[in-house]
Amino acid sequence: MTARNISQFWEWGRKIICVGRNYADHAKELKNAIPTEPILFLKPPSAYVREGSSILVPRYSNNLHHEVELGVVIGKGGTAIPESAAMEHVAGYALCLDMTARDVQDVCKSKGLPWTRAKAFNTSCPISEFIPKERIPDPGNVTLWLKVNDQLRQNGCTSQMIFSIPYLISYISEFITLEEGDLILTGTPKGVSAVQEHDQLQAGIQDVVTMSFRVDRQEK
Ligand SMILES: O=C([O-])CC(=O)C(=O)O
Ligand SMILES: [Mg+2]
Repeated sequence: MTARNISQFWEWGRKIICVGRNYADHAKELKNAIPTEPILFLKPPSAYVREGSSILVPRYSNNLHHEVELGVVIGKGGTAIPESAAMEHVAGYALCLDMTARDVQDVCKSKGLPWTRAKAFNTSCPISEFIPKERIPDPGNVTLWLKVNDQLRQNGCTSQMIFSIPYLISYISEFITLEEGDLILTGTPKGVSAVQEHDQLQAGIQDVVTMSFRVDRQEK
């Protein structure tokens, strides 16, 4: 077996665990209640898309939204990880987009159904390069931004998260064993909006990383 490198974690087929409504200003803009416990959902590893490939609007959606998020890459697995030890399990970070078919999610929400078709489709998880832990010494205080065709749409700070990264690692690992190469998407700040075919998205974590993606429509 060839040695695996965490800097290519997206090739490992590991879990993508997403946190919803972790910023009060985003919960409010979609008229959702502020959660008192983390809201979680999953994306499959087939959702990953890397720079150079396009984000595809699913055939069944006419309202695809961007959500810029800080991703936490697990470096050491564990079950029931105490909050005090949580950061020892982090290998690094990635800038991520939680692409969301908002029209499909709205229908799911109104029927009380899971969000899988709205959140887990192919290319629903664009990611940056791997960012080693040392390059973000305080992940609880970094700025995330996103532009659509050079217009700033999202600009938030991870200090606004309702549930901190250590708390999330501890909470999730209580009932889902975390493995090396898993990714946790920590939720999006306000400013989510629709993207169209041919749009150019650019996103960044302050001066640490930037990434660009083009939007295309899934072919008929
Ligand atoms: O779809 C939503 O609004 C929930 C979510 O993923 C987030 O808050 O990041
Ligand atoms: Mg999200």
